Amino acid sequence: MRIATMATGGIGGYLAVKLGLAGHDVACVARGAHLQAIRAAGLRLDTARGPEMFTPAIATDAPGDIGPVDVVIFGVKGNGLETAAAACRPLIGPDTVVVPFLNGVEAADRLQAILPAQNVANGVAYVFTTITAPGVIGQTGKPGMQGRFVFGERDNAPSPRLAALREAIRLAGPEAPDVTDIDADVWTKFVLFSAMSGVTAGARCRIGDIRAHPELMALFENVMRETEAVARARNVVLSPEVVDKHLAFIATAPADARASTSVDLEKGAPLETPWLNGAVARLGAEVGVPTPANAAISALLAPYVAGRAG
Ligand SMILES: NC(=O)C1=CN([C@@H]2O[C@H](COP(=O)(O)OP(=O)(O)OC[C@H]3O[C@@H](n4cnc5c(N)ncnc54)[C@H](OP(=O)(O)O)[C@@H]3O)[C@@H](O)[C@H]2O)C=CC1
Ligand SMILES: CC(C)(CO)C(=O)C(=O)O
Repeated sequence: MRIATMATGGIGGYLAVKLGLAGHDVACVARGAHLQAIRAAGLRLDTARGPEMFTPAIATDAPGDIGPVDVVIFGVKGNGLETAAAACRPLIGPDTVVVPFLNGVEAADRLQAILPAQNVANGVAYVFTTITAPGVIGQTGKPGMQGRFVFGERDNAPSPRLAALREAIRLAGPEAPDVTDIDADVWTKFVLFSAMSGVTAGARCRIGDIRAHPELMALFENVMRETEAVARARNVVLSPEVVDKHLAFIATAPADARASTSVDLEKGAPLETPWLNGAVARLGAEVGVPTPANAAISALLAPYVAGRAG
């Protein structure tokens, strides 16, 4: 399978190494010092079991060097989506599928405003990876822990091209479950992530702090319930127990866990909040669902969205 990663950070870099080592033809789009390091020494994935090395045949900041591929693994931060999508055009042939793994629920719509609808799928990722040094992706988690990648066509139609990607990912090691309703899957993570992102960044804290402070736990649950209400008002079919399942997960999650938004805030990197708590407030307003907790978090983080340590 011919695959391009647009781009090759936490998500793209992880899947590039896994799929490249499984024998697929993976080309990597990257830029700056990260690109130079990949060209010089390949891409390294650091896991709790040790490093995995993959050297792509093509690593470039010009997707035209790659040309049309079967699959584009689309993983950039929310603020880079439009530029990266436009840059993707040379990767797209008639049957190419672009699979976004951004947090939030708007990536596929935003992609479809730039790329042909027939080329855009939808997806959601469960993994904890980041660029730890130029050319290096670090994965946090227990030894042997694999990422989980959930994706489907936007209309949930059976899809040979996504079945092939699913099989490729499974054989490479990560999980890629069958999907019947991709919107439900994307929103299910969003219910949890709106709270995890908003509260760990907004309160500059970890999951252990949230568990230790009933008022933070109440805020966490409120944020989830608002996001759930917005999803239901938009006709997304969520499990009736979605919030309870997420609360059960939070009850046993590692005390030092936090969302990438909190890490970005600490580093002074741009925040994805406009597409997270900001999106809950915006999408809620469209359907008349009040979202005061999400709106307040979005306002509190607004000074940091463009990138300012806090
Ligand atoms: N990593 C994770 O564990 C998870 C991430 N997600 C979500 O996935 C999305 C991607 O996250 P992640 O992979 O961690 O992000 P990263 O910041 O690690 O990777 C994105 C990479 O894309 C590069 N980039 C952006 N635009 C371009 C461009 N036009 N041309 C070339 N390179 C470009 C960035 O370069 P530069 O640094 O120069 O901007 C960066 O290296 C986010 O929405 C995130 O919330 C979801 C689940 C888990
Ligand atoms: C919570 C986590 C690690 C789950 O994959 C995530 O999506 C993020 O922090 O960006």
